[in-house]
Amino acid sequence: MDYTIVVIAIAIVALVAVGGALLIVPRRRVGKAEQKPELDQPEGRSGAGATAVLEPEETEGATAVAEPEAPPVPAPPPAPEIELPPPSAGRMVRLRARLAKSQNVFGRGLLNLLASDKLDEDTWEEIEDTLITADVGVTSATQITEGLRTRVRVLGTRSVDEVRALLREELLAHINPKLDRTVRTKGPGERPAVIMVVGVNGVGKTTTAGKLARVVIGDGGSVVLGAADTFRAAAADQLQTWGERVGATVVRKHEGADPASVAFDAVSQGIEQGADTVIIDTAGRLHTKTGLMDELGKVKRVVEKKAQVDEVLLVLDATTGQNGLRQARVFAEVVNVTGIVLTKMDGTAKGGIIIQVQRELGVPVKLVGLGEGPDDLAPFDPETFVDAILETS
Ligand SMILES: Nc1nc2c(ncn2[C@@H]2O[C@H](COP(=O)(O)OP(=O)(O)OP(=O)(O)O)[C@@H](O)[C@H]2O)c(=O)[nH]1
Repeated sequence: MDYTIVVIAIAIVALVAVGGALLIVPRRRVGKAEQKPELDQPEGRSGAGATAVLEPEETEGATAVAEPEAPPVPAPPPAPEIELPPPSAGRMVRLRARLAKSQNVFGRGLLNLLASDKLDEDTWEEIEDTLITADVGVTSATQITEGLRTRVRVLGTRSVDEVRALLREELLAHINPKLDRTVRTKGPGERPAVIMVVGVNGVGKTTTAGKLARVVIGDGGSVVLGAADTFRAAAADQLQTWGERVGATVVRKHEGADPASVAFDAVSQGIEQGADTVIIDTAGRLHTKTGLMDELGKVKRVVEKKAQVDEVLLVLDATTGQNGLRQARVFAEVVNVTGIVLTKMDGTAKGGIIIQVQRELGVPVKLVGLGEGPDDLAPFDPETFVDAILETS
């Protein structure tokens, strides 16, 4: 009997143990299932765990797709090719044909009049008018006409060659070949020469700054360009392109930055890197806007805290005639203009402006622009200029 009771007790204990085990296992399974959504939740900031969980599911697909599509390593952009521009010497002779073409009406008109059978009062008046039309200016036109008249009278005969020689001499005398037209591209001692390029809008300042950099580099110098035209971002871009082509350093800042600070930094950079020339392009400004003209004066003063400004080149558009002259007078008052650049001489027969502007300002024309090409800026040579005017073929 006792033995039976013991067996029954053992059986009950065994049943209870098996039942408990069955109950616990499903509960654990439920526990894991409950945890899974937690792991699938979107990755938080500390989502290392989440990433680790998502990885096995996504990695397979991602690896399969990513491998063949691995982005090709982009080839480094080709280094811009640095050009070596031609030297300045002989440029005007090279561009003489262009000058002869644009000044043809002026020169041929004068020669035809001087070679006419009867040199009466009317013809002399016509000669004077032709000179005035070519922007020589009234005073110079009268003087040139009177000079010719006297010499023709004294000479008596008038062959075509004689007439041409007389006219050549008169024009040359008024252009004054003795004026110093050197553009100072080398500073004294160690420091670079500092050149400011100024003028009204659209006359060709930025283009001139870029072309001048090519002239200096073509002659063996090194250049820093300062993009102090901060009104137009495009002007700085334009200058940068000019600089990159010839390996000149370009100093620029954001649009609207203080132009004086850009100019100052450009000069500092020029000194630091031992450049020969610093060329500062300034924003176009109407000579009638006092505030803007004052700003130009400030740019110059600020630069001069660092180094003396060796050249202030006033850029004038040769096609604008008298208006260009008015601009020149105001600019000369605000900044000490040391040289004139006459641009777009290829597009006008009014080459006489050279005589007038020099006479009015007492400042020499140092450079002439004869086209839109990068090397179409030439040191002005009076003799080549007059010969081009009087070329008849
Ligand atoms: N035909 C000809 N065009 C020229 C000459 N010089 C400059 N130009 C053109 O004149 C236009 C104006 O030149 P820019 O250098 O932008 O003038 P800018 O004075 O800097 O202009 P702003 O910054 O707006 O004041 C450009 O289309 C130049 O290519 C030249 O000697 N001959």
